[in-house]
Amino acid sequence: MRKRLKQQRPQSSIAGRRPPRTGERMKMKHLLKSVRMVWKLGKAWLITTILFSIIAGLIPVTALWITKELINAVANLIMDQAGDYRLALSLLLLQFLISLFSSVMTNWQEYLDRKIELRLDHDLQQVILAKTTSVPLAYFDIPDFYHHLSRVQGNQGSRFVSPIRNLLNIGKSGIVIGSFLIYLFTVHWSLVLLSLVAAVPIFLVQRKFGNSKFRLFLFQTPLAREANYTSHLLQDRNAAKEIRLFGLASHLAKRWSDRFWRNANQSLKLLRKQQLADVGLDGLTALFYVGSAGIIIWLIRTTSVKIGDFVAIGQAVQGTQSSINQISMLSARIYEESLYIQNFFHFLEYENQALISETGTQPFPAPLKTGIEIDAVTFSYPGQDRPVLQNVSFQIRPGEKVAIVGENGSGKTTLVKCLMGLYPVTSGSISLDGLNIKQIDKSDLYQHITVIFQDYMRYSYSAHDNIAFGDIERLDDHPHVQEVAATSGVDEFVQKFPNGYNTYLGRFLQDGEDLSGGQWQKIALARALFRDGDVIILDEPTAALDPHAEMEVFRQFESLTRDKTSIFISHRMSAARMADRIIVMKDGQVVEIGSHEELIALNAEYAQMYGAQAKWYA
Ligand SMILES: Nc1ncnc2c1ncn2[C@@H]1O[C@H](COP(=O)(O)OP(=O)(O)OP(=O)(O)O)[C@@H](O)[C@H]1O
Repeated sequence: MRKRLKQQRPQSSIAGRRPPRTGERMKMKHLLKSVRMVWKLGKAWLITTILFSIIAGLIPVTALWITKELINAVANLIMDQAGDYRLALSLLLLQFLISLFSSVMTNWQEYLDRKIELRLDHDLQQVILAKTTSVPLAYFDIPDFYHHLSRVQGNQGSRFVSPIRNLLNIGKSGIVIGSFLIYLFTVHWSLVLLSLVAAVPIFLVQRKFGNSKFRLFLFQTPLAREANYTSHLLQDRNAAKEIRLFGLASHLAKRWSDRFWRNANQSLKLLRKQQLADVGLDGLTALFYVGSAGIIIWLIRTTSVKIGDFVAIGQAVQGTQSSINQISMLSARIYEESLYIQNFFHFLEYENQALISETGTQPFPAPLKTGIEIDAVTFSYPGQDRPVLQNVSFQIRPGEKVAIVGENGSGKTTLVKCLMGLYPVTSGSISLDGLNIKQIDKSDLYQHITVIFQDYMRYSYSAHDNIAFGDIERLDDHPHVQEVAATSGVDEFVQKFPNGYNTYLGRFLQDGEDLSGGQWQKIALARALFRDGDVIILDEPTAALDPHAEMEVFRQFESLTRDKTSIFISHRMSAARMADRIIVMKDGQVVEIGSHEELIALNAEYAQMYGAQAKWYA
């Protein structure tokens, strides 16, 4: 198994210590994919943004021309009191209108940006959720999968919109530069050359740091996840009790702080380097500006330049330089953003061949005629050599009640997971009426086999929802909810709540009702019964119940599942003896099978466990 997993590694190596060199072509491909997604969602946004960018690109040169004319007109007025006041006032009005128009355009654009970002946030999150809920369960045993998942959390909308906005901003800056350069060229060609040369080092430095930041982000993910997990523990309601009782708070806080600072220090180190480079670049830009100013002064000495023209030339040089800086910065940012977008698509494409279970197309053979056959099943968890199940074989007849017993870690729950097709078996086979479960359509399989695991979910929703989630197709079937609630002992306590079945359980979402462990277990039982499957599997269904409730549940369970095949895992031998047959597991193997009487007569593993428990009651 290990060998196979090692071979798979390149597919998911992005989470490794040394991230792969990401090809330019791949980045481009993913960037184009993101543009197509945005285009599909927001054609109007894209067209408006392109239009606004063109207009915004022409505004600076227009404003420059107005400023130049205005200064010249005012200078005329100063020198000649009888000058044209109306021209100066009209130019002033034009200047006012332009700044008002720019403000309207900027704010409108911001609103449109936010709108498309929210739509993308919603739709991309949907895509992420679809992926996380459809991957094989085994992926949740691989930390690498969580690393991928955590990297695509949050702000997807702005990450997708940003490169397009930045691309259009580059176009806008291009128009600004083009118009300024034409103006500067009419003054002197050297101003054009100087403005262009200044941009090269900025572009290279920005690009270098964009890449470094992304690589650091990949490298930091595992530590960041540990820090988040630890801080979540410190704020979690369920963890609060143990953390206080075991005095874990300061240790966990230290652990969180350590992970936090290890990552933070790496980020600061990179930031220091970047700031240093930025200072160098600022010096270089200032130097280029001084050079340009020198040329302007020289021009004033040799040609006749008006005061308005002087100001306009200065502004055009500065404007060109800052627009070129802007373009370098924006293209570096697009490069950085394309790496993040690539992350998103890597997550969607994430696959681990070793863990992909075949999904069948056959319907569940209901009702079962010959039963369930588990034949020489061996299984190891992903990435582990040790088999948890070894050569397990037995059959269950239709309608039979089977109990699986065995010490902790003997593989009982794992066997159920394999039986449900949640994990593909390493070797051997599991079949229903002779049909391998690999060939059965997963959703049909889940429709007919109901399982309540030991670590069943406690949904912080209403009591009704907690039961009806057993069969989402019948979510609104309240009479059926009440029916199973009555038989599983839930009705008894839910009726006492002020809002009855609409009462929220737990206090996470609303000021609901807290339930005891046993009450939660009854809710889980009701959920299993609500589904009305052909096979019911209960993993320790009565562990949290008091003896009276336990007997009650088993009596009801027996009558409710009379025509069904049922398997229950239990550590209570008193419960196990009610089964038609008992399967005893030890170290991942089946060591005994038989009825209670047969196994007692065998006087081996089961008899010992039974005797040990009976001794306590004697
Ligand atoms: N997701 C997992 N990844 C790796 N190993 C696992 C995983 N789940 C369980 N195991 C291991 O498999 C073995 C069997 O576990 P399993 O939960 O099947 O035992 P069990 O008989 O149901 O135990 P218990 O009676 O305590 O519930 C244990 O050694 C456990 O550590």
